[in-house]
Amino acid sequence: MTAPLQPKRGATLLNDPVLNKGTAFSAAERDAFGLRGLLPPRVMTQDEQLERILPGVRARPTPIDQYAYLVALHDRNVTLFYRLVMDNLEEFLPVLYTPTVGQACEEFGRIFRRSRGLYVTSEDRGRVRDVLANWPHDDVRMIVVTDGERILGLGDLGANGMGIPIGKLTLYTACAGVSPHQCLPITIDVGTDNTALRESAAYMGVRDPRMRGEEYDALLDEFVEAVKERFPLACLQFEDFGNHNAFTLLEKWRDRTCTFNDDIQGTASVTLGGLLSAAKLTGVPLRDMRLMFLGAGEAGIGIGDLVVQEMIAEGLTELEARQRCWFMDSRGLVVASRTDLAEHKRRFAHEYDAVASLQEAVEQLKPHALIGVSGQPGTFTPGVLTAMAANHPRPIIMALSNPTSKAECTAREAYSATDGRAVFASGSPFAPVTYKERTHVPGQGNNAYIFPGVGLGVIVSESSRVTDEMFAAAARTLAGLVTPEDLAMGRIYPSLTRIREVSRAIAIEVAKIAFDRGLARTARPDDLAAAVSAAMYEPVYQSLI
Ligand SMILES: O=C([O-])CC(=O)C(=O)O
Ligand SMILES: [Mg+2]
Repeated sequence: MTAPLQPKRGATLLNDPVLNKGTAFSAAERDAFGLRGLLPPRVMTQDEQLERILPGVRARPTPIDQYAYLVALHDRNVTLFYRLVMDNLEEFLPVLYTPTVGQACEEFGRIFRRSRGLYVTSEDRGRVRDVLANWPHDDVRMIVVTDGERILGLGDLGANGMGIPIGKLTLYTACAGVSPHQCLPITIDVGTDNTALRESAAYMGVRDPRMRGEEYDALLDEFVEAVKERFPLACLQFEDFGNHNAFTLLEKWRDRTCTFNDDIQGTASVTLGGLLSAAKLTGVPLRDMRLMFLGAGEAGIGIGDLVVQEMIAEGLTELEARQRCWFMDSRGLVVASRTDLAEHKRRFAHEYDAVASLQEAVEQLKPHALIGVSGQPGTFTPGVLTAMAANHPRPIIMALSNPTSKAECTAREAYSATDGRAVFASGSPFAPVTYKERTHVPGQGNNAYIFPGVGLGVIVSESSRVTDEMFAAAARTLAGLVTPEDLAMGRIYPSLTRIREVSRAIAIEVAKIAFDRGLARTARPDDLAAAVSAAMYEPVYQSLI
């Protein structure tokens, strides 16, 4: 037997959140590593630790207090943190992710204790690779990066946006089993145009207005190149960038490195998955649906593009498919005669008269599905919802803006304005609604069903690219896992309790595509499903001796 490769001892070992087991260090480990006396005497199992801790978390008075408690647990014992979260996903996803993560970003300065992730700033031009060199782990496989300009539907939160990459990567581990040490959250802090935040005492970011234009582009180029060099196998996920930069960066890099934009492509995939399973409820296949989007930004256009691809796969021409997708933005219906349209909207601008209000547009165009990606709460008014219900027996209503406070309507509003006929889903969770003695369970149409599995598939295959074909496959896989029982409750997504199974199934399909298309940088395993399972992290303590 060789001696254990475990150099840390005593208090240093207890202070390492990855190695620390707290009271679960065995008697032998306590002897071997100088822990005797440094811990309460009783050796506890992980289950006993959970039993001790859970009531404490649940007793926190508000979700944001629970968030802070869980962050503190993560800071001292990563394994126990993931055990607790993974065993209670439905309960803690809304705390670590939307909606509470939005509040955590807004209050980042108050909650902050121990720093996590990397900050690259406008001051780092010319030395980004030195910043990346400081990261202590070399085998990074999943990076989530934000510049904080459009955090959920909350707008510009500058460096406080770091809560989002941290939250997303927590889901990579909890939902798909990507190892925590392979995950790296990054914030590119180029200042913020949120002046109130910038001038507040608690703000920890760069106190300048946002850097834009050529300087910004040069910093981002340097950043992506430095990532490729330092972490050659990593997948780079762009998250919560402003519209212009999100589209530009995706176009620039999608064919040159392993990257995707979650707000464009992940949201597209989860929405397509929802529409495919909604088709089973309404009896109208996707190719026959007319879709109305409120909001023509990253999410809206991303969904439109993926839906068009899928409609083509179902037999339509590209022109026919585009004609089925209609967009409203803040200035009205997106039509060809408008001269104010950003590039990404033009491919969906149809020959049609100007229409100013959503309700009028719904009355005239009679969409089967109404998709809210506007960040504007309350915009699915009772009038809009009633108009949807007048045209179709089962109108599809998706209020996808996050967090909950930005949803275009609530679940109850959707069910009550449509006499319980709506097929409703939302980006952030809503509790079941009982309307006229029937309980409806809303589905959560959140990209959390997609990105963890896609990332795992990319990691296992060491894919060099993330492709739209992968997101289409992820959507079909997701829809395929929705059960008749889910549909009977009105839910067009599988239960969140099955998210590991969902992520695993998506990972297998994504990896298959990587191998089939020659994108993989590793040998194809004989049993791909087994390889994916074997790659999934389990939060169990490893014996140190
Ligand atoms: O984070 C979420 O819940 C979904 C998402 O990407 C966004 O809203 O920007
Ligand atoms: Mg996002």
